[in-house]
Amino acid sequence: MRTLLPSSPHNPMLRYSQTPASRRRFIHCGKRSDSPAIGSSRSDWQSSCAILSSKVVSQEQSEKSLLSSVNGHTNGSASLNLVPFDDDTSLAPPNHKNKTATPLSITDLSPAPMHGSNLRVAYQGVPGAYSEAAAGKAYPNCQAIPCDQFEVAFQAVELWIADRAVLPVENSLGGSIHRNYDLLLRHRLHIVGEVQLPVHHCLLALPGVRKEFLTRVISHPQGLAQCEHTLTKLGLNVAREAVDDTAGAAEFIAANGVRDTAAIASARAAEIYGLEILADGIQDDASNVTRFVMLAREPIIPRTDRPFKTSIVFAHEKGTCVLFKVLSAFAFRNISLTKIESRPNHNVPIRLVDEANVGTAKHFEYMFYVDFEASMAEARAQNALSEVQEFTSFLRVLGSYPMDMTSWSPSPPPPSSSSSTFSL
Ligand SMILES: O=C(O)C(=O)C[C@]1(C(=O)O)C=C[C@@H](O)C=C1
Repeated sequence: MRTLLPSSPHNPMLRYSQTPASRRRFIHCGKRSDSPAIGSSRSDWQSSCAILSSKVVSQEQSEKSLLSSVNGHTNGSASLNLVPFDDDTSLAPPNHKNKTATPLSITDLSPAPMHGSNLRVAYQGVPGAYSEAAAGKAYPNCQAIPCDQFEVAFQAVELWIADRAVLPVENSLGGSIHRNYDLLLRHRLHIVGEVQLPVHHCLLALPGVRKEFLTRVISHPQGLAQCEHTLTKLGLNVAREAVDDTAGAAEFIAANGVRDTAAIASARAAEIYGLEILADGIQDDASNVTRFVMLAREPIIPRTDRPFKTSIVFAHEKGTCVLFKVLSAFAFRNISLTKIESRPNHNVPIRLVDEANVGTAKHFEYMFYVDFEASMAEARAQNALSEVQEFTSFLRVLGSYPMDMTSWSPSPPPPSSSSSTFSL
């Protein structure tokens, strides 16, 4: 995938420095276009890092954090932690912060508030990205923090630069966002909620550009996948190029004055970057929806008074052989599965099998991700997981969280080339 974003002066995103992975640090590239952008030279990045590090240190001091390094990464004199320790009283429920213990009350057991005032929420992309809209839906009035990569959003939460991350995991047309499944496993954040966002794509170009001028359409790979057929129906058989996010594609066109290229992005991106909407509602299906997960450093306490979903990941040395047994643990308890995903098991990608002198077979090894409709507070879910544990060599609960039950209406039907919705 081409990364167009770093060339733009407008990026206020958190991003990695281009140092080796072992020395990666966050940098923040200043505010949006209303403040001078910080350049992209190594020294600019390093000073940005220093500012960020010092902010984290002072935050830690004010919170009397007792944490040092986690996962083997220290940041010089700054001690950045990735997971909470037991003795960090700032993480404890309100009653726990007092030396004199008081009984837990019902408010301590409430799930994290759905309103997002004062919450810093990391998302991948630039302003105008669907992920930003999802962050706003998950945590209204939050302070959305753009990050240039999914991994940066994970780390922003781990390093206390953000309180939550909202990241896409699957789309009804484009399928799974595999990278985030891998990252869920690699990092130690918890899924604390989900949000489903109707995704309504537009075709954007510089003012005055006409369809005939276009030689290229750029977008996030999901954006391209979700509009594939409609683009063809519109006669746009031009090059299609993947970039980091939909709004970043719009920003690239605006910042570089590219007149032969259109972006697939949101109407809000058109507004932010001063582009014209050449076509509206170009997703291949009117009910195009992306599901995002909300991630936090701590899990929420599962409840039974509203519909919950639980996400797990598991593996077994015997690979797919156990899958049927695992799934039957849910079937016998009438627990519906809403999603199954398999990813390569990066620790053991291949298993060699010597089947009695017939030669050596190479089996691929997988991690299986399952979402099921039950709360971990329910006995049937707990029993199902005890059974699953017997069949698996690795099992982790990624989170038990309220299902997104908000109603939504699909976008208008996808266009045909003769549709009046289009101004191509
Ligand atoms: O590029 C964006 O605008 C994003 O927020 C990313 C993303 C994705 O990763 O799926 C989110 C929603 C849409 O499905 C298209 C792209």
